[in-house]
Amino acid sequence: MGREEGYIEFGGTVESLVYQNAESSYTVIRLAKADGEKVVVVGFLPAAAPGEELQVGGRWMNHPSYGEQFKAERVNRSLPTQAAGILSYLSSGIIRGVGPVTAERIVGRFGTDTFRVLEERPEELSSIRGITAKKAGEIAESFRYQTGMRRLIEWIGQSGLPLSAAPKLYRRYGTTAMERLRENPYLLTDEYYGVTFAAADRLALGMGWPGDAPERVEAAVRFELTHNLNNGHVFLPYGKLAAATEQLIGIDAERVEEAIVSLTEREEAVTEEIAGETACYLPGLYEAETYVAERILKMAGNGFSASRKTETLIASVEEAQGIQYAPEQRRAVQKAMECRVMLLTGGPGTGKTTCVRGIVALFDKMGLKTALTAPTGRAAKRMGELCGTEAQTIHRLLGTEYDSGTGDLRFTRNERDPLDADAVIVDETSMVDLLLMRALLGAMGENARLILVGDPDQLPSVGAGDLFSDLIRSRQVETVYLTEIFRQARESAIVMNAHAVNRGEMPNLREKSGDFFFLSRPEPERVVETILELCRTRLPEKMGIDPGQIQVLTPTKRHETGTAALNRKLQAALNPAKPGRKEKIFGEYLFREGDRVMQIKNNYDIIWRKSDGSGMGTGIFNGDVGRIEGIDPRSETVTVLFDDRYAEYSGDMLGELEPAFAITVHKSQGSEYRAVIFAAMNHSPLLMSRGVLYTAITRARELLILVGDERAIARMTANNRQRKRYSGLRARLCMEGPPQSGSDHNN
Ligand SMILES: Nc1ncnc2c1ncn2[C@@H]1O[C@H](COP(=O)(O)OP(=O)(O)OP(=O)(O)O)[C@@H](O)[C@H]1O
Repeated sequence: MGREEGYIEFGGTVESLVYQNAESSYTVIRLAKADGEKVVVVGFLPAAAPGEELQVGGRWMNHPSYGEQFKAERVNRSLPTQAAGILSYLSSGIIRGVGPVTAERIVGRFGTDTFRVLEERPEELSSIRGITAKKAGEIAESFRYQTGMRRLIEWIGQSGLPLSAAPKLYRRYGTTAMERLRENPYLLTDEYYGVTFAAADRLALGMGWPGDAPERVEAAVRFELTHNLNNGHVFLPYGKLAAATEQLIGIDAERVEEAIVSLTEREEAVTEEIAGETACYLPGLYEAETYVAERILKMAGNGFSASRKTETLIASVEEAQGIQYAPEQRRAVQKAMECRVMLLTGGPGTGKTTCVRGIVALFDKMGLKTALTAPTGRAAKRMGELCGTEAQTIHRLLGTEYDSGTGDLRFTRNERDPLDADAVIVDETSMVDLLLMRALLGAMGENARLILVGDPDQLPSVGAGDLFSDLIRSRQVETVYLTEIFRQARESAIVMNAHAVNRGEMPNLREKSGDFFFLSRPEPERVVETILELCRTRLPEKMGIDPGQIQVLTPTKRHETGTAALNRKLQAALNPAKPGRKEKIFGEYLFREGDRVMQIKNNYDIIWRKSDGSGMGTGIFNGDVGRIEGIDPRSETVTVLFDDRYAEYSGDMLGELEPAFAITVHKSQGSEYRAVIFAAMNHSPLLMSRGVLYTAITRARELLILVGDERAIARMTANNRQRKRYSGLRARLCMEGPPQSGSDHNN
């Protein structure tokens, strides 16, 4: 690792602990340097305690409120060697069961030999007044734990790896962590540790591991498989996986083949002929795909017979709703009574929600307990409001908890403890990925019904698979397509233009009234200028739309009209720097109080509190948008208000937040906004797709403004090509009996 400008090292003794975040181990300490100078050091220092001797390497930073602080990038830690230091270390409370009085007795008896006694001859502790044999054992155990953790951190720091990996390794492997890493440093390539493949590989090669070590090749194969989940693939064809691995670590095909074979033999990968490919899966995804296929087929083949009461029931629900169903809606409601699993699809304004309301009422009359759910918080909230009953996110419905041993997320509702629901209705199903559907089906009782509602023309889920489309295209599940656009909806140009785009026709860009506008700005600088003006003055002043209700969307992160550039400009325009408005720099972003921000990954254990003090809970999810309410420079925490929930981010968690004045269309999936402004400019062909334009348009509730180049809109409308996702679900649903070699072709 290079030692860039400003990097220095020095040593000292920990004088006191100013702050420590229990979860992330982000720590602020006061350090007494050898020359007597006292300095403030910040960094990852799990279980730091007074008396400890540190050798730190890093840089001086100037903190806006606290002045100079030393940010430690590397830390060498050693236990104190002098009796006074040992006493202050033990008195700090770091060892469970040892307070200042006991510490004094122990150090009084064993002096500089104390640590050796704690580690090697803990039974001698019981000769001290107040320490029973049992307590001596506990003290030794706690000491061993602390020492192990410290050694691990030291080793991680010396290896140039991020120190934040240490608590995670310790959580998973305890005192054996270092041993395990020495045996196989490629353990670190597990995504959980946040260590890049390249860093782990560098470490291993530096330790003398040969380039063709099976552990290395296997880790590279696993990395490629995992990495490709992020592109939505459920499996990778053998040829592609082998080629990618060969390229990643510069190794020949034979070694890669051996690695795939041994991973398969050890059941750490699954290889199977499906959808015309030799498909390589990670075991979890293989299990999910086969489970979903099996469960869905079983449900699809196990409906209920039509009842004579159906007509009367539907009529009573129509009366209660005060409408008359269109024929296809009637069919949907009827099929919901007869099928164990059903798909309900349609574009905007085709009456999906109206049907769902009817189905809920009907199930109610039939005495069925129904759970309404959606993949995002926003979608669930909207579903609940429109249906007049409680709806929750799938994650909340299934209950999440961390396995403290493995650090993995678990759902508390599963086969052993299924949901107490006779029917589950999912909205925005196009956003549900394969693993989430696996979890949901696993938590549904044998006899429960499932209704999946959505618009398959929206962009597919972020996670792996093309679940909703695969289910529809398999034709193995009863599907009701709603196509009629209702009168009220027909009055909306947003709805009509969305349907036009979906058919591959240009939206009407000439209309100068209504809820859909096009402002022609062929140059990017003018696009930006216009967007700023719309957000700052035109929409708030002329249409009474608060900037907080406007969402700027763009297909891309980069370029002049991408999220990065737009966010900087929108921040300066809508939430400029002001005395008293605190700021914090993190990576490439400057966060400021009042900023609109988005959570960019699922965080299941971040704690939130209701703003009215009525309760608390955990979990802020990918795509949730909030506002920075406070920045505390002392603790380096940032408080964000998400709707009515406050969540606090410690310094190291800020990587989970991004500015959100402007967001990509992909990130906007499942959300709706009062007003949407879409920057329509030419970008890379992958982003210029009909799905992106269609999704952007359908995010707007009252007002949509396209700002940009008409040619870009034409290009997007015409481009119906979708990126292929490797998934075997459709093939599995279509075949009978166990998979056979080359049995089916997807697409
Ligand atoms: N059978 C019906 N008769 C009259 N109006 C209807 C009927 N069904 C739906 N509508 C009306 O059509 C409009 C669109 O319906 P709804 O909100 O159910 O559609 P949707 O498919 O859920 O739309 P979106 O996806 O845009 O939310 C609503 O104003 C609704 O009241």
